[in-house]
Amino acid sequence: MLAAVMASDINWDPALSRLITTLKESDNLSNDQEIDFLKALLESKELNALVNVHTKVAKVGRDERLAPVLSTSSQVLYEVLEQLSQHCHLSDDCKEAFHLLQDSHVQHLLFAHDAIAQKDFYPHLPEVPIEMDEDEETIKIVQLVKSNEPLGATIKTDEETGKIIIARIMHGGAADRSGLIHVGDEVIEVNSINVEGKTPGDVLTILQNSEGTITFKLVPADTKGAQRESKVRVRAHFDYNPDVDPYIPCKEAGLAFQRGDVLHIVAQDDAYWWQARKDHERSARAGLIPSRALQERRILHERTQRESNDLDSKPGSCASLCTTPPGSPRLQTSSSSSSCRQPKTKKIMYDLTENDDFDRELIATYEEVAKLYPRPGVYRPVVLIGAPGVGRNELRRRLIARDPEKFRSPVPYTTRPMRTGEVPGREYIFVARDKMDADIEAGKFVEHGEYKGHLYGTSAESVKSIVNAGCVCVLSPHYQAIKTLRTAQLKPFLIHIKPPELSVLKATRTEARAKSTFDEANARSFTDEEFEDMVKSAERIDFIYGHFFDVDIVNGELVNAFEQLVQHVQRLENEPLWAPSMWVQ
Ligand SMILES: Nc1ncnc2c1ncn2[C@@H]1O[C@H](COP(=O)(O)OP(=O)(O)OP(=O)(O)O)[C@@H](O)[C@H]1O
Repeated sequence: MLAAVMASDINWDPALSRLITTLKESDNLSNDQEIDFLKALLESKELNALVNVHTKVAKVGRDERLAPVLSTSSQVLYEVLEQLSQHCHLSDDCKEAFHLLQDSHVQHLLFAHDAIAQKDFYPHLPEVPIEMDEDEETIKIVQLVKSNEPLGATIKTDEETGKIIIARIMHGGAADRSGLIHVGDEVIEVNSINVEGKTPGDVLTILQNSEGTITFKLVPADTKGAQRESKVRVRAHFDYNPDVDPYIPCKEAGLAFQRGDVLHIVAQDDAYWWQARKDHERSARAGLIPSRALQERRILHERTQRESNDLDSKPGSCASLCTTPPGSPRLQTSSSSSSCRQPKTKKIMYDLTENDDFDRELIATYEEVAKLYPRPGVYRPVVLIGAPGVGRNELRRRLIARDPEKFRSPVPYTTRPMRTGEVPGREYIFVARDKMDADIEAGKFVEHGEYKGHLYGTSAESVKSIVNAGCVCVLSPHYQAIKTLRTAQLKPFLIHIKPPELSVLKATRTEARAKSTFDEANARSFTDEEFEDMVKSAERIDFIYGHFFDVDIVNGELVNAFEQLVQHVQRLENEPLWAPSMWVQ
């Protein structure tokens, strides 16, 4: 009798009891050692306890009141931190909440919550080495209720077998949330219609014509495609519109974005199509975007095509000048070009043989980013970049005048002789030519140039000493300095000071009786040509370096532009902001 064998003080699982009874009945059929082993295992208290736990957990899991409200609570945490950080100065409660939520225990608790909510707890068991009958297939029937929301899955024809299979499951979409459909599952029937020999387009038509509950008959894939969302965030360096992309496997599944958008990459398992959502749209279904590799190939392909077109249409023209897309400002390296003119009165001149084309040659696709939290008393340098004459020095001067104790600019180095009335270290730090040449060679200057035979420059060390003194270092270098400034050591906040449209540019400068920075004596107004050059130059800077800027400020009305600058500087001090992930480690 079963009760005689099994301990009576234990609450035996009914399914286990049934199994043991069945085994006992088969006793007379076989005395196999394996059956004895199985019996001992099934009668063990440990297994029974485990099964009981499983039954209880499964019962709790079915209770809808306990379903997770969302599976991305750690993302919410970051957003709350972001909000709180802006108000820390307002109340001690805010400050306390901010510090509490930064605690690694709280953060790991939420990570664990998300892992459970995303069902990332199933054990990954090795394949059972059972010889299966080749013809035997497990079929699963999946029923989903059709709503306005897309299914969030794409299908394709398997190249080898010609069968319709699930190609992708979009993270957070209806199919993903159901947990019933996986990548690689073979579709046999949709609403009792056999899809054998049909194209993905045919299947789509069946789905579109279906109402209410849709029933799929599927052969499960060997491996489950469900994967935990990655935490990678990238800043896009190009615009993307799936509607005009001829290569995307499913336009409806695409995600449109613009240069500068921060994207949460939730899956990178496909070599060509990543799944992503805009960072602030955390509950949205993920969409398809080109992977880095695909986008790089595409850019290279477009360049090659343009180059060959240009060579075809203009025999003898230089291929390296054809790297800009049609309609983009043409990069010029000739010093006689009006749009490349450098200010005549500037102390720091740049070597124009250093070709801007080179910078754009780098293929800008995605840059991995992470939130850089402000550190009390340590401020990131504020760097104002812009077309010559646009007003970056004016804005820098105003910021320093607002609080000279807090905002400071480094004293430049020069090899020119000191003039009467000058004090070493006040106007300039005077150094010997040999020394400055060697330091430039050693990469110690964030910017440098030559004017009338003398070197001028700003050293990285001066920037660092301002930062270490707890001040905000404000710089307004030539735009080519971006390359040397944008490092993990300096972590600059780059602002593009842009001119407003031409008519506003002329009107504001004329009204303010602004003096042209192209005039050696700084005595006359800007000419129309100089205004036009400013606009063209700004477009060129945007084209070459646009993806590096944290923000843009249009310098139309000076008061407004300055107000924006002050606001950005305040955000920099109080808010976590996206920065290259390398800077955050
Ligand atoms: N928004 C504005 N409205 C009116 N005048 C302005 C505005 N911004 C700047 N200016 C004036 O334009 C002139 C040039 O500005 P500024 O010296 O700041 O240019 P810059 O960008 O530093 O150029 P450069 O690199 O050639 O020195 C100055 O006389 C300045 O007062």
